[in-house]
Amino acid sequence: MFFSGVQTSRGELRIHESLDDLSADLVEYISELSDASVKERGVFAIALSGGSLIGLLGKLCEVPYNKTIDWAKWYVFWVDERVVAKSHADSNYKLAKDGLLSKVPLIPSHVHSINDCLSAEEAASEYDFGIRQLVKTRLISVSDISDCPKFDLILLGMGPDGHVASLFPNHSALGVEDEWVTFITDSPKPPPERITFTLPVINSASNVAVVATGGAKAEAAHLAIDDVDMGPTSLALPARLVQPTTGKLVWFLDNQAASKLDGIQFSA
Ligand SMILES: O=C1O[C@H](COP(=O)(O)O)[C@@H](O)[C@H](O)[C@H]1O
Repeated sequence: MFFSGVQTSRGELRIHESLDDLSADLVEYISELSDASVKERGVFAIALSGGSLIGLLGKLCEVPYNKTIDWAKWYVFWVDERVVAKSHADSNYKLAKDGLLSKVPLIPSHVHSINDCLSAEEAASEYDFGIRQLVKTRLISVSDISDCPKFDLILLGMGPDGHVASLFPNHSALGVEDEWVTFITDSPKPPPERITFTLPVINSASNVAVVATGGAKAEAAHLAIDDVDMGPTSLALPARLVQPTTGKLVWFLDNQAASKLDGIQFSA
């Protein structure tokens, strides 16, 4: 690891030399949070993103994690989903199922995927309602300062444009505060119709990890993490709006994604 546990005003930075190192650190981090949450609350409510992040979770299916993690206590949700069939190559559910969920002993009823038989609007509303029921029973905790769900861990990827979940630069979905799950029909990245957690939900989590790899994300990482004047708002860079209110934010970057961070220099 190049940089471990560096604290910044934008959270903790963990920068790795290789994807293998990053993946090893990420799965250990998830395993530790799972253990702590199961010990404290009896369950672990984790929300997954899609994209390149999922490929970095493969070690969770291997020794020791396939045996040591208390998989029966996991409750799995999606931070965002594309409005396609669950069998479609673009489905975030399919990606996670093929790469992780089908390879570990999760309880099927604990996997809360988004309904793929509904319109984007209907599916967002149904998912929002389902989460509200689980907050009532405290299977998902509740924020201390609002009525928002407090997921034990939200895992985010970040696009080269700085989008997180399906919250894209300058999109009106960034301003949604009265709903937990919203929808968009004009995603700049295909497919156009998507469902996404809103910023209040992301920022109410106990732990948020943003995972970004590759040089194409270096500028976005710089703008999201460094002390940069973004003008009157940060709506142009959704990742900068990830600011857990009381929770902990950790950035997992490889050296390429971190290559434009202020004050960090790598040898060739
Ligand atoms: O479209 C999406 O993109 C982001 C980032 O994906 P990546 O492949 O660039 O890592 C992802 O986090 C999100 O879940 C997904 O729907």
